[in-house]
Amino acid sequence: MTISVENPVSVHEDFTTQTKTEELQSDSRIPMSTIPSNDEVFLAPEVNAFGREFRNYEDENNERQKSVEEFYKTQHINQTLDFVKKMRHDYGKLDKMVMNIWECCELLNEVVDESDPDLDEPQIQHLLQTAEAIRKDYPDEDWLHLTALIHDLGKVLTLPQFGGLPQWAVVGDTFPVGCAFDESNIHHKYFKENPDFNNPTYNTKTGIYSEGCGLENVSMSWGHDDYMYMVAKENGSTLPSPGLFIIRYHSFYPLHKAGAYTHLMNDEDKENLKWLHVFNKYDLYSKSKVHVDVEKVKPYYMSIIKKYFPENLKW
Ligand SMILES: O[C@H]1[C@H](O)[C@@H](O)[C@H](O)[C@@H](O)[C@H]1O
Ligand SMILES: [Fe+2]
Ligand SMILES: [Fe+2]
Repeated sequence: MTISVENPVSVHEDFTTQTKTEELQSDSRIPMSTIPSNDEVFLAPEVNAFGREFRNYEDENNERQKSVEEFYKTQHINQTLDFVKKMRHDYGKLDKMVMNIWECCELLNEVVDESDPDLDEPQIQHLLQTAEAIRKDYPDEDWLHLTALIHDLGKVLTLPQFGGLPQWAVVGDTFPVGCAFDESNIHHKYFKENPDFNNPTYNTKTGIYSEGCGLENVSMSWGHDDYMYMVAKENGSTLPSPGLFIIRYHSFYPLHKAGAYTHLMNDEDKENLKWLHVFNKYDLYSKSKVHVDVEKVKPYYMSIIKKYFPENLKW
């Protein structure tokens, strides 16, 4: 299958200030009659569901601020290269469960993400909100709708059936291990207590890697991204490369938001990153208290799951 990835970002340069409608309106070549009305496009809100700025990790007035910071402290101390290797090895066996994608979506009803200052809704709502938002603006890219639907399914790792991992080993932003922790990581100060921080093999800019080696060869902190990537890949999903890349790196904010660690990317990563930039707008700004009617949208998602995944998957 061929997907056009030619500069998907060029029409979406500044996600926070420009909506798709405004972009279209400013393009004089498009007749007004073909411009969709506002409910057909996704309008990114300026504030989150609590009336606050998105991704503000320093907001003293946010009652979730303290617990989110505590979360990052534990995450930064414990995510070492050794830990990541062990997790990839253990979970790479995919011997926890056999189930289909939709069953996994339903399991997420039980999961609330402690690292997220912008959302305290069950994760199944976040999946559907993201997918429905991206579907409005990219109606023909069904692979992108499905990518959105499944991107956070790896959060099932917190459930007892999956070993009940602590939240710090499942959620939150991700970062490479085995090289220096970039300053752009939120609450960077807590890395000082990570055993890898003072290891001279691991604490240089490239560490154990080399320039342009490709993210594929970089060990990322362990969590829901890498796990879901493994599940999709090992079960033979036919999702295109940008879809798998989005699943694997959507929490890598130091790269896709701050532009850090780009020296580790290869050419394919650079192409795929364009789609991750597109995706991030919907992942972040669709978080809302307004619930999607699960039963109403289920038939559509079932049809695209069938297109890109086998009926049953090993988890
Ligand atoms: O708190 C959030 C949440 O855990 C998301 O699922 C993850 O993708 C983000 O990177 C993180 O900031
Ligand atoms: Fe995520
Ligand atoms: Fe998400």
